[in-house]
Amino acid sequence: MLQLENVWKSYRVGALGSKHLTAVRDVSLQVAPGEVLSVVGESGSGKTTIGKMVLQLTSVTRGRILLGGEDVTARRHAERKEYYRRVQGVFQDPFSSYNPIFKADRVFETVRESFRPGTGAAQWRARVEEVLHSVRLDPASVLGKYPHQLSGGQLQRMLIARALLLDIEVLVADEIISMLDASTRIDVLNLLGELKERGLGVLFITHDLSLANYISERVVIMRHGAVVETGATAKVFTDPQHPYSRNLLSSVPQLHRKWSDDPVEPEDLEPDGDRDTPPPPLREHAEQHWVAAG
Ligand SMILES: Nc1ncnc2c1ncn2[C@@H]1O[C@H](COP(=O)(O)OP(=O)(O)OP(=O)(O)O)[C@@H](O)[C@H]1O
Repeated sequence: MLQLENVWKSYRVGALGSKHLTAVRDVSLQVAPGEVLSVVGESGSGKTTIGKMVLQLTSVTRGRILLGGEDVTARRHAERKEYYRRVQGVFQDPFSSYNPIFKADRVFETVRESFRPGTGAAQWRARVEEVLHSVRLDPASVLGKYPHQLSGGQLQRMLIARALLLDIEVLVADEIISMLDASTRIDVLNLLGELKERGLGVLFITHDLSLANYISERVVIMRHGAVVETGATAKVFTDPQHPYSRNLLSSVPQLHRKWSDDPVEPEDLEPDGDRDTPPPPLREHAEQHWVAAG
């Protein structure tokens, strides 16, 4: 189980870091084994920062992150390696994770060098082929190729395979399908569904509500760095209580709806207030459904 407890993040900004920007405000969430938790919200709401803190790519300003009940908030460098055996991330742009001058399967070799140096070449190759099959890739058609010879969907699935080589417990998936075409998207999404059935916990960061609805049992909706609504996806999406959630949901264009007949009219929302004050507490609206008060 991955847990965030009252996590805050402030970035230093301005000349010489003289000011700060509070990107994440008092966020608590959990990702259980075999569960996809979606974190949704507009651009700048703090979703990626949460993923980065979980992956220890940026520090936590206040609060705690726990994995399996153990506080992992500020791992020292030596301890991080052990952490990355258990938690890995995949990001939006698969191309940026590959060096174009190396064959794409070098991403697997770097895992062996860092985490399994004692594994022999033949044994490693067999393991790589096994995880490639598990992400529905034919090893013969991807191994030995350069990144430009592979599609975005293949590259993204190879990165998921790379994470799986370590038998991880938690995958942070940050907008991993937004750069893929529609048919490849559903393929990668279905793959996440299979992985969760096998016990992987997935923190699924997206601004696409339909993807969140498709893949996750629980959802967290963020605005201005704080959680405004959370709970069972079915409840939050069918009965949104916060004006921001309602706006987000009504802004999803439907196939049968035309702008010319029925344009979406968003509700007026409060402007961004003081980000340094604690956000309103979450109140239970119904079973498995919480909404920020005020
Ligand atoms: N390294 C950084 N230094 C300073 N400010 C940052 C840094 N990274 C992010 N921010 C700011 O923190 C806020 C939250 O950013 P974040 O990337 O977490 O949002 P997001 O919800 O993931 O947005 P998007 O959907 O556009 O990726 C934004 O105002 C952003 O400008």
